[in-house]
Amino acid sequence: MTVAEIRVNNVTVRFPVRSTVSTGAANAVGGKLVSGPAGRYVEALSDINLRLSDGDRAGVIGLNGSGKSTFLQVVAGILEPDLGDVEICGAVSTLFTSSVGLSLERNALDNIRDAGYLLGLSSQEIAKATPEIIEFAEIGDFAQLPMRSYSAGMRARVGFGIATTPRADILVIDEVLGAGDPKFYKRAFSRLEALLSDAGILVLATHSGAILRQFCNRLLWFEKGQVRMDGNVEAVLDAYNAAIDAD
Ligand SMILES: Nc1ncnc2c1ncn2[C@@H]1O[C@H](COP(=O)(O)OP(=O)(O)OP(=O)(O)O)[C@@H](O)[C@H]1O
Repeated sequence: MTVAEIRVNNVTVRFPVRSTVSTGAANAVGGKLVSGPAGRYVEALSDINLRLSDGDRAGVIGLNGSGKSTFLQVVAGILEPDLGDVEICGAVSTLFTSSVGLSLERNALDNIRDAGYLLGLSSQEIAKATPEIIEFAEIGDFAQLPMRSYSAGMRARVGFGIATTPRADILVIDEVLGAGDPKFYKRAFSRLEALLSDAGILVLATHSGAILRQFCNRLLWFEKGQVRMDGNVEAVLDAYNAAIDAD
Protein backbone atom coordinates (compact mmCIF):
# COMPACT_ATOMS: atom_id res chain seq x y z
CA MET A 1 0.00 0.00 0.00
CA THR A 2 1.29 3.46 -0.91
CA VAL A 3 1.96 5.80 1.97
CA ALA A 4 0.71 9.10 0.61
CA GLU A 5 2.88 12.14 1.11
CA ILE A 6 3.32 15.55 -0.51
CA ARG A 7 6.41 17.66 0.20
CA VAL A 8 6.32 21.24 -0.99
CA ASN A 9 9.83 22.68 -0.97
CA ASN A 10 10.47 26.42 -1.36
CA VAL A 11 7.75 26.73 -3.99
CA THR A 12 7.25 30.01 -5.81
CA VAL A 13 4.82 30.44 -8.74
CA ARG A 14 4.85 33.55 -10.91
CA PHE A 15 2.49 34.45 -13.73
CA PRO A 16 3.87 37.02 -16.19
CA VAL A 17 1.46 39.85 -16.98
CA ARG A 18 1.77 42.37 -19.79
CA SER A 19 0.56 45.64 -18.32
CA THR A 20 3.13 48.13 -17.07
CA VAL A 21 0.45 50.55 -15.88
CA SER A 22 0.09 51.12 -12.15
CA THR A 23 -3.02 52.74 -10.68
CA GLY A 24 -1.17 53.37 -7.43
CA ALA A 25 -3.96 51.60 -5.53
CA ALA A 26 -3.04 48.73 -3.22
CA ASN A 27 -4.75 45.39 -3.91
CA ALA A 28 -6.56 43.79 -0.95
CA VAL A 29 -7.14 40.63 -2.95
CA GLY A 30 -4.90 38.86 -5.46
CA GLY A 31 -1.25 37.91 -5.31
CA LYS A 32 1.74 40.24 -5.13
CA LEU A 33 2.17 42.35 -8.27
CA VAL A 34 5.90 42.65 -8.85
CA SER A 35 7.81 44.67 -11.42
CA GLY A 36 11.27 43.25 -12.05
CA PRO A 37 13.98 43.55 -14.68
CA ALA A 38 12.36 40.66 -16.60
CA GLY A 39 8.96 42.41 -16.67
CA ARG A 40 5.84 42.42 -14.54
CA TYR A 41 4.40 39.34 -12.88
CA VAL A 42 1.91 38.19 -10.28
CA GLU A 43 3.53 36.14 -7.57
CA ALA A 44 0.71 33.67 -6.80
CA LEU A 45 2.80 31.59 -4.35
CA SER A 46 5.86 32.84 -2.48
CA ASP A 47 8.37 30.37 -1.07
CA ILE A 48 5.90 27.81 0.32
CA ASN A 49 7.27 25.04 2.50
CA LEU A 50 5.03 22.35 3.94
CA ARG A 51 4.41 18.65 4.14
CA LEU A 52 1.09 16.84 3.80
CA SER A 53 1.07 13.33 5.28
CA ASP A 54 -1.10 10.21 5.17
CA GLY A 55 -4.38 10.93 6.98
CA ASP A 56 -4.23 14.69 6.41
CA ARG A 57 -7.55 16.17 5.34
CA ALA A 58 -6.26 19.64 4.58
CA GLY A 59 -8.63 22.49 3.93
CA VAL A 60 -7.34 25.58 2.14
CA ILE A 61 -8.91 28.94 2.89
CA GLY A 62 -8.09 32.54 2.02
CA LEU A 63 -9.44 35.63 0.31
CA ASN A 64 -9.95 35.76 -3.46
CA GLY A 65 -6.63 35.58 -5.27
CA SER A 66 -4.66 34.48 -2.21
CA GLY A 67 -3.20 31.48 -4.10
CA LYS A 68 -5.50 28.58 -3.18
CA SER A 69 -6.16 27.29 -6.71
CA THR A 70 -2.54 27.75 -7.68
CA PHE A 71 -1.47 25.76 -4.61
CA LEU A 72 -3.93 22.98 -5.47
CA GLN A 73 -2.61 22.76 -9.02
CA VAL A 74 0.94 22.54 -7.68
CA VAL A 75 0.19 19.76 -5.16
CA ALA A 76 -1.76 17.86 -7.83
CA GLY A 77 1.34 17.95 -10.05
CA ILE A 78 -0.50 19.91 -12.78
CA LEU A 79 1.48 23.16 -12.48
CA GLU A 80 5.27 23.26 -12.32
CA PRO A 81 6.58 25.84 -9.84
CA ASP A 82 8.97 28.51 -11.12
CA LEU A 83 11.19 28.00 -8.08
CA GLY A 84 11.41 25.06 -5.68
CA ASP A 85 9.91 21.62 -6.19
CA VAL A 86 7.08 19.33 -5.13
CA GLU A 87 7.45 15.64 -4.28
CA ILE A 88 4.21 13.66 -4.62
CA CYS A 89 3.94 10.04 -3.39
CA GLY A 90 0.65 8.40 -4.36
CA ALA A 91 -1.93 8.37 -7.15
CA VAL A 92 -3.66 11.74 -7.52
CA SER A 93 -7.28 12.36 -8.51
CA THR A 94 -8.54 15.91 -9.01
CA LEU A 95 -11.80 17.76 -9.20
CA PHE A 96 -11.31 21.31 -10.43
CA THR A 97 -14.31 23.43 -11.38
CA SER A 98 -12.77 24.46 -14.66
CA SER A 99 -11.09 21.21 -15.66
CA VAL A 100 -13.62 18.58 -14.72
CA GLY A 101 -14.10 18.23 -18.47
CA LEU A 102 -17.82 17.48 -18.53
CA SER A 103 -19.61 18.33 -21.78
CA LEU A 104 -22.84 20.15 -20.98
CA GLU A 105 -24.34 19.12 -24.33
CA ARG A 106 -24.05 15.44 -23.39
CA ASN A 107 -25.89 13.52 -20.72
CA ALA A 108 -24.35 12.16 -17.51
CA LEU A 109 -24.11 8.59 -18.87
CA ASP A 110 -22.02 9.75 -21.85
CA ASN A 111 -19.92 12.02 -19.67
CA ILE A 112 -19.21 9.25 -17.18
CA ARG A 113 -18.10 6.95 -20.00
CA ASP A 114 -15.85 9.60 -21.63
CA ALA A 115 -14.36 10.71 -18.33
CA GLY A 116 -13.86 7.08 -17.28
CA TYR A 117 -11.76 6.35 -20.38
CA LEU A 118 -9.78 9.55 -19.82
CA LEU A 119 -9.13 8.45 -16.24
CA GLY A 120 -7.81 5.12 -17.52
CA LEU A 121 -10.74 2.91 -16.48
CA SER A 122 -11.58 -0.21 -18.51
CA SER A 123 -15.01 -0.74 -20.16
CA GLN A 124 -15.91 -3.20 -17.39
CA GLU A 125 -14.90 -0.72 -14.68
CA ILE A 126 -16.96 2.02 -16.36
CA ALA A 127 -19.98 -0.31 -16.68
CA LYS A 128 -19.75 -1.08 -12.96
CA ALA A 129 -19.15 2.54 -11.89
CA THR A 130 -21.88 4.17 -13.98
CA PRO A 131 -24.96 3.07 -11.97
CA GLU A 132 -23.01 3.68 -8.74
CA ILE A 133 -22.29 7.29 -9.76
CA ILE A 134 -25.90 7.89 -10.86
CA GLU A 135 -27.11 6.45 -7.57
CA PHE A 136 -24.59 8.49 -5.59
CA ALA A 137 -25.57 11.71 -7.44
CA GLU A 138 -29.28 10.92 -6.93
CA ILE A 139 -30.11 12.33 -10.37
CA GLY A 140 -32.36 9.44 -11.52
CA ASP A 141 -33.77 10.00 -15.03
CA PHE A 142 -31.83 13.26 -15.37
CA ALA A 143 -28.92 10.95 -16.26
CA GLN A 144 -30.45 10.73 -19.77
CA LEU A 145 -30.72 14.51 -20.24
CA PRO A 146 -27.98 16.90 -21.42
CA MET A 147 -26.05 18.21 -18.44
CA ARG A 148 -26.89 21.81 -19.39
CA SER A 149 -30.31 21.03 -17.89
CA TYR A 150 -28.67 20.31 -14.48
CA SER A 151 -28.24 22.80 -11.67
CA ALA A 152 -24.70 23.64 -10.49
CA GLY A 153 -25.14 21.30 -7.51
CA MET A 154 -26.33 18.43 -9.71
CA ARG A 155 -23.25 18.87 -11.91
CA ALA A 156 -21.08 18.93 -8.81
CA ARG A 157 -22.63 15.64 -7.67
CA VAL A 158 -21.82 13.93 -10.98
CA GLY A 159 -18.33 15.46 -11.11
CA PHE A 160 -17.58 14.37 -7.56
CA GLY A 161 -18.85 10.85 -8.32
CA ILE A 162 -16.53 10.62 -11.32
CA ALA A 163 -13.47 12.05 -9.55
CA THR A 164 -13.88 9.59 -6.67
CA THR A 165 -14.19 6.51 -8.89
CA PRO A 166 -10.56 5.60 -9.72
CA ARG A 167 -8.38 4.37 -6.88
CA ALA A 168 -6.60 7.39 -5.43
CA ASP A 169 -4.22 8.07 -2.57
CA ILE A 170 -4.50 11.83 -2.92
CA LEU A 171 -7.68 13.72 -3.77
CA VAL A 172 -7.48 17.42 -4.68
CA ILE A 173 -10.78 19.32 -4.87
CA ASP A 174 -11.18 23.00 -5.74
CA GLU A 175 -14.37 24.79 -4.67
CA VAL A 176 -16.67 22.23 -6.24
CA LEU A 177 -18.47 21.12 -3.10
CA GLY A 178 -19.75 24.64 -2.44
CA ALA A 179 -22.47 24.13 -5.06
CA GLY A 180 -23.89 21.15 -3.16
CA ASP A 181 -26.54 20.95 -0.44
CA PRO A 182 -25.99 19.55 3.08
CA LYS A 183 -27.32 16.13 2.06
CA PHE A 184 -24.74 16.00 -0.70
CA TYR A 185 -21.93 16.89 1.76
CA LYS A 186 -22.98 13.95 3.91
CA ARG A 187 -23.01 11.52 1.01
CA ALA A 188 -19.79 12.98 -0.41
CA PHE A 189 -18.09 12.57 2.96
CA SER A 190 -19.04 8.85 3.15
CA ARG A 191 -17.83 8.27 -0.40
CA LEU A 192 -14.59 10.05 0.32
CA GLU A 193 -13.97 8.02 3.45
CA ALA A 194 -14.58 4.82 1.48
CA LEU A 195 -12.11 5.95 -1.18
CA LEU A 196 -9.33 7.13 1.09
CA SER A 197 -10.20 4.90 4.12
CA ASP A 198 -8.33 6.31 7.11
CA ALA A 199 -5.21 7.05 5.10
CA GLY A 200 -4.58 9.05 1.97
CA ILE A 201 -4.54 12.82 1.64
CA LEU A 202 -7.35 15.24 0.87
CA VAL A 203 -6.63 18.81 -0.19
CA LEU A 204 -9.81 20.87 -0.42
CA ALA A 205 -10.22 24.58 -1.17
CA THR A 206 -13.46 26.19 -0.10
CA HIS A 207 -14.83 29.39 1.43
CA SER A 208 -17.34 27.37 3.48
CA GLY A 209 -16.68 26.85 7.19
CA ALA A 210 -19.36 24.12 7.27
CA ILE A 211 -17.58 22.09 4.59
CA LEU A 212 -14.20 22.55 6.28
CA ARG A 213 -15.61 21.37 9.61
CA GLN A 214 -17.15 18.31 8.00
CA PHE A 215 -14.25 17.18 5.82
CA CYS A 216 -11.01 18.49 7.27
CA ASN A 217 -8.68 17.87 10.21
CA ARG A 218 -6.17 20.57 9.24
CA LEU A 219 -6.57 24.03 7.74
CA LEU A 220 -4.12 26.14 5.75
CA TRP A 221 -4.88 29.84 5.55
CA PHE A 222 -3.37 31.49 2.50
CA GLU A 223 -2.72 35.21 2.33
CA LYS A 224 -1.06 36.86 -0.66
CA GLY A 225 0.63 33.67 -1.75
CA GLN A 226 1.92 32.67 1.68
CA VAL A 227 0.66 30.37 4.42
CA ARG A 228 -0.40 32.73 7.19
CA MET A 229 -1.56 29.93 9.51
CA ASP A 230 -1.52 26.12 9.50
CA GLY A 231 -3.35 24.31 12.30
CA ASN A 232 -6.57 22.69 13.43
CA VAL A 233 -9.74 23.74 11.66
CA GLU A 234 -11.42 25.62 14.50
CA ALA A 235 -8.31 27.57 15.52
CA VAL A 236 -7.55 28.69 11.98
CA LEU A 237 -11.20 29.51 11.18
CA ASP A 238 -11.42 31.62 14.36
CA ALA A 239 -8.27 33.55 13.46
CA TYR A 240 -9.35 33.97 9.83
CA ASN A 241 -12.82 35.24 10.75
CA ALA A 242 -11.35 37.55 13.42
CA ALA A 243 -9.00 39.05 10.81
CA ILE A 244 -11.94 39.67 8.46
CA ASP A 245 -14.02 41.23 11.25
CA ALA A 246 -11.13 43.50 12.26
CA ASP A 247 -10.67 44.75 8.69
N1 LIG B 1 -3.07 32.23 -15.47
C1 LIG B 1 -2.84 33.30 -14.72
N2 LIG B 1 -2.27 34.41 -15.24
C2 LIG B 1 -2.00 35.50 -14.48
N3 LIG B 1 -2.27 35.57 -13.16
C3 LIG B 1 -2.84 34.49 -12.60
C4 LIG B 1 -3.16 33.31 -13.33
N4 LIG B 1 -3.72 32.40 -12.46
C5 LIG B 1 -3.76 33.02 -11.28
N5 LIG B 1 -3.24 34.25 -11.35
C6 LIG B 1 -3.07 35.21 -10.23
O1 LIG B 1 -2.51 34.51 -9.14
C7 LIG B 1 -3.09 34.94 -7.91
C8 LIG B 1 -3.63 33.73 -7.18
O2 LIG B 1 -4.72 33.21 -7.90
P1 LIG B 1 -5.51 31.89 -7.44
O3 LIG B 1 -6.47 31.54 -8.54
O4 LIG B 1 -4.54 30.87 -7.01
O5 LIG B 1 -6.30 32.45 -6.18
P2 LIG B 1 -7.47 31.79 -5.30
O6 LIG B 1 -7.07 31.95 -3.86
O7 LIG B 1 -7.79 30.43 -5.77
O8 LIG B 1 -8.69 32.79 -5.59
P3 LIG B 1 -10.30 32.61 -5.57
O9 LIG B 1 -10.76 32.49 -4.15
O10 LIG B 1 -10.74 33.92 -6.19
O11 LIG B 1 -10.66 31.44 -6.45
C9 LIG B 1 -4.15 36.00 -8.28
O12 LIG B 1 -3.59 37.29 -8.07
C10 LIG B 1 -4.40 35.78 -9.75
O13 LIG B 1 -4.65 37.03 -10.36
